[in-house]
Amino acid sequence: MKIFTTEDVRAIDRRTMEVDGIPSRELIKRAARGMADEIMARWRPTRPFVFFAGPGNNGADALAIATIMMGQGYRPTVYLLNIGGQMLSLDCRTFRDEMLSSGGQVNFIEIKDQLKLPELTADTIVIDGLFGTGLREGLQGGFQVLVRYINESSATVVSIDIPSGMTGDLNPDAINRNIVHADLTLTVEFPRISFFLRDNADLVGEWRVVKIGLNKDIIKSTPSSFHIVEEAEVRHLLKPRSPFVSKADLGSALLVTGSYGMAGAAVLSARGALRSGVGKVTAHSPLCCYEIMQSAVPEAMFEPDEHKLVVSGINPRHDYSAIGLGPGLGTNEMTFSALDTFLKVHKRPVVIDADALNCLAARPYLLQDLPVLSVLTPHVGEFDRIFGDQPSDSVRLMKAMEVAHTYQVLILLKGHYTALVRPDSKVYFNPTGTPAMAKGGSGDVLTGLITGLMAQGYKPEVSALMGAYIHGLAGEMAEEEHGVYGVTAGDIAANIGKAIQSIMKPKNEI
Ligand SMILES: NC(=O)C1=CN([C@@H]2O[C@H](COP(=O)(O)OP(=O)(O)OC[C@H]3O[C@@H](n4cnc5c(N)ncnc54)[C@H](O)[C@@H]3O)[C@@H](O)[C@H]2O)[C@@H](O)CC1
Ligand SMILES: [K+]
Repeated sequence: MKIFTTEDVRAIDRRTMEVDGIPSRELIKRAARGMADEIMARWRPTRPFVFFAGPGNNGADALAIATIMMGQGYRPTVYLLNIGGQMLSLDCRTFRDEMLSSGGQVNFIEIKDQLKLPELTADTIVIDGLFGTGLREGLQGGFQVLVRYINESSATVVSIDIPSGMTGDLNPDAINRNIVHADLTLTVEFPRISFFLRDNADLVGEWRVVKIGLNKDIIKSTPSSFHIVEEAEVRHLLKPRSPFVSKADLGSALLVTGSYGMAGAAVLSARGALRSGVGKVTAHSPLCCYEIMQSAVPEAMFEPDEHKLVVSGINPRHDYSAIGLGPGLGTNEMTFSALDTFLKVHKRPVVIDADALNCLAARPYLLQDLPVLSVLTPHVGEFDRIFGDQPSDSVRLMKAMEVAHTYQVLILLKGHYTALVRPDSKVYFNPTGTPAMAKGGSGDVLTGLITGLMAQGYKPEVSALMGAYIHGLAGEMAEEEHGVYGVTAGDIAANIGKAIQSIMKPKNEI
């Protein structure tokens, strides 16, 4: 599913009104209906509600919501910003008047004076309809004072469309103190790009999308660089199995992995690969991993390195259909030199994780040698070690878009919403996963899984996208069995097969 920049959302709004002949106030009514339902489903009329409405259509949304709730027995207190001489938008005036004629009362906050602000208690539900997509720059002066007052209160805060002061886009300059910190954000039609960045998690809180029926053809024809991966998309990509298939048709994956004390990474990456559906899995590891691998994952073959404790040379003995490098390799100079030599001669896309990423950080000239369309799977720390410290998630994602293009590689930036960044600068946010997966070894499983998918002939960008989705879903399934504290990386690997099956054959399908 595509998601859009603020500018695009505004354009889709505008074009829907033109093409479908829907007046702006009708769209606001639809938004208000959906949002009022969400709010009333959560809180009873006995709770004190304080609405802050701004001068634009975000304020109009808030006023329309308050009017609907009044009709259902709620008694909201409504404050409208009175910005010296500045006009309210036409819709803001319309919904203010509608509220007044329904018997409501509007209080004013003079933003230029010493602010007189209402008491907000722990019981209060604040509805933040100050600013939405019409915000031009960061909030200042009296607006800042109001926002900080809301943030410092112990009230529960619901933001309309986006937390006031925030943009929906990648925004390197955002100052969080000047943005409302919402517990719940009710956003119109699409989640915004900024919702998928960890930095903004405390600003957005839980988010829900309220549909207002924007024109589907206009949405379809509006290009976007940003997407959320959906299950139907992954289902469509997964190839069905022919009854006549043999293991020779299903590829052969090589994992360069493990060192003394980190044989577990070799085990876990091999398990991830084995559950991917690949025909054969081989581990290239130092001799010290031999017995461990043969007993822990007997299904995988073992290609011993000449060195006992670390990988010292990567000369694959067979023509493997995909190679993944990194889990548990350690940072020994011998291993880095082996990776260095290998990356200079190997020309097919590879998967690069963990210590292979650390090798890129130590020897940045290797970035130029990476096979085109290789998949790099860094978490935030690994990314910054290679590409320099990034001040925020917005800047990091922008940097990932830049380097994916420069080096023509795929970057799978791991986090709560893992982002796949492609060389064409398209970004795919992955929605699956759970905090239960924040464990050592889960990345090793992902590397094995992606390598296994690539070995079966899935393109690198497809393998990375499907791998992240399946891995997250397997983690969710593991959490059902073991709980958020108890999941291990091995549990994630063990659930990969079930996750793939549930994507291919959803329960509600006959
Ligand atoms: N058709 C529509 O117009 C729809 C509008 N919707 C709502 O309307 C919102 C957008 O409405 P608007 O375009 O009126 O914009 P906003 O209501 O977000 O803000 C516009 C107002 O804020 C002022 N402003 C902008 N930046 C400021 C700053 N830094 N400091 C102080 N004042 C500032 C502007 O002068 C203007 O008065 C959406 O976020 C959404 O909530 C939705 O209900 C869907 C349909
Ligand atoms: K808002």
